[in-house]
Amino acid sequence: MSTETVEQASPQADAPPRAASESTVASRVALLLPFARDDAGRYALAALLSTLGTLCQLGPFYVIYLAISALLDGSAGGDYLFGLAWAALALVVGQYVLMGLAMLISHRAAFGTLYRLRLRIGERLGRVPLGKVMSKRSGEIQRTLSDDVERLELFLAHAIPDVVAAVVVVVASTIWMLVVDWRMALAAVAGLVVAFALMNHGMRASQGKMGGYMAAMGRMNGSIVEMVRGLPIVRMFNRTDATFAETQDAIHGAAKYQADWGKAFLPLYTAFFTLTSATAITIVPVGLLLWANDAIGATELLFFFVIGLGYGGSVVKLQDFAAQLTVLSYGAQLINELKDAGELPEADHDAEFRDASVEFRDVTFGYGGADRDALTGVTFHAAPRTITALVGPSGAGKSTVARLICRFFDAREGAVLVGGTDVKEIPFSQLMRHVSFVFQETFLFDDTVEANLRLARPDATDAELEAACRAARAHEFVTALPDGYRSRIGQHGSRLSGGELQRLAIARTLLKGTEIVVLDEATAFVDPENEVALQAAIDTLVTDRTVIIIAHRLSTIAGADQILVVDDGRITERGRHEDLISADGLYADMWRAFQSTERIALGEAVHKADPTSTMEPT
Ligand SMILES: Nc1ncnc2c1ncn2[C@@H]1O[C@H](COP(=O)(O)OP(=O)(O)OP(=O)(O)O)[C@@H](O)[C@H]1O
Repeated sequence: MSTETVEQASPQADAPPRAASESTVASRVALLLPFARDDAGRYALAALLSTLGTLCQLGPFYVIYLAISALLDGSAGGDYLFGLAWAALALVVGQYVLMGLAMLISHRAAFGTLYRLRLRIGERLGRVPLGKVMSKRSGEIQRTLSDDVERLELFLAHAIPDVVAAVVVVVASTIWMLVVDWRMALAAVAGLVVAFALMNHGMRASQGKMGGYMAAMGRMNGSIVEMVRGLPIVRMFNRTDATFAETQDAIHGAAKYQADWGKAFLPLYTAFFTLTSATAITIVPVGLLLWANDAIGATELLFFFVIGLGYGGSVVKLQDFAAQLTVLSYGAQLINELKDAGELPEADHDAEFRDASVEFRDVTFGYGGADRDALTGVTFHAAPRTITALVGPSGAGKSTVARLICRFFDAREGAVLVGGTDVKEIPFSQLMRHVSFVFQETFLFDDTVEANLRLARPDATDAELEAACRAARAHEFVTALPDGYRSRIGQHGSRLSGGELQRLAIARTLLKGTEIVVLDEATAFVDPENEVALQAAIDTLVTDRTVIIIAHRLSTIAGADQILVVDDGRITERGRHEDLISADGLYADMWRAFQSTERIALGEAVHKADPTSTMEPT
């Protein structure tokens, strides 16, 4: 495994992409062009057709020029003018056909590119460290796959043909004008030079504001998502005003940023458009002056009036593209990051799997970007068919231990062994045949109950599904659903309670039947009935398996074969319940705290069941 792979595979890759504002127009284009590489022929053809189409667009101006000059010098006959009219019509039709073909070809190529890009990212996501996919930026991954990839269509299908055509037209017209009369040509481009100088100044000024703009937009989006997600809680505690005030503030902040930016940019932008569309400002006076001094003929003057005034439109297209570049290149950076995300190196043949043990040998691990390690020198051995409970304060490193067993990430130092073999030597699919994990946040697809269960074992019979659900105490609530096992469970299981979701996840794990289970016990369930059922499901799950459990319940902890107290990334105490109680350390403190909260919960349950009970919740 190369050092480079390790670094890429680490969550370091989660660092935000370099702000697009730091880059130049050329580097942004360079970032986008490789996306067109695999279909370069078709994009080139589209650009060629679009260029011809744009030249056809300029053609009628030239026809008018020919007609007027013929009228001026008296050589215009009826047939000649009629021929010119047909030529103008042919040019318009030609423009329509060529542009249509260019768009057709560029769109077909673009959709093919986007299709392959999404496949590649999807395939890569299947192999990158799971921890990366499940990190905080999973929303960003989703947005990149949908929005940022989609936005590339703008560049591939529209910008490539349009911009190439605009560049060709601007360059060709300028050369043509230079050949006809260099003084008039300079007059024609003078306004454009000033326009571009202004625009360049504006873009530089706005680049400095880009970071702030992105931050203001990010804050607004985050605040809105947070508000919508937390709406039930906010309403319950009557905190709507306070929460909306924060969201409103974020919206105002973003709006103000946009308004300020607009104000700063508006005069320059308006000047740019005026100058590019009003080349007459320079062409007409300079032309008339030269003509009055007999330095230019009437025909040349006419040529510049027609061609010089007509090509500003192509310049505006270039500017439009430059304006889109920031957003496009920002998305392109995110796409590249995903497309080329490092993979965890995988063994190519099944490893020896001696028993159902799990072992950590002096494991040290740190998340990229964090200033301290999440785990330091962690060593333990979980013998087959025993329960190891991980307990400790929030942020101590318990979930990190669980993640390393499932190989979401690789340890930086030391080794994680499953079945007596280093996980790095076990192909991921083999590891997953032996290890299951159940998280607090159970993920279920918006599909039927049975489809979600069969993820674990597609060939499971209906009877096996039912047996697993009975064992996980899920059968009853599943059969109470309108269509039983064929009921859809809503997005992310929204039609089920948290306890029910975790019981379904346990049923799924039972169905998979692995001998090692990593379980993050759900922390809180208000409903005591759910609590009892879930405990029974967990009891079934942990029987006769090697279980590493992030434990929050007294019964699970007290019944564990081994308790590991994790504090600040290290195992500070270990042993059975009684040993740790007599040691009177952190575990004993935590135990006393557990007991009092458990008593409160029990008191609430008894009180609900029998309001006359004297066992009051405290
Ligand atoms: N994806 C991540 N990127 C960066 N740091 C992380 C990430 N996940 C966890 N951490 C940090 O690593 C440390 C250990 O976190 P971990 O989630 O393992 O703790 P925990 O004991 O499971 O906490 P909790 O009981 O609150 O879930 C914490 O400081 C946490 O902030």
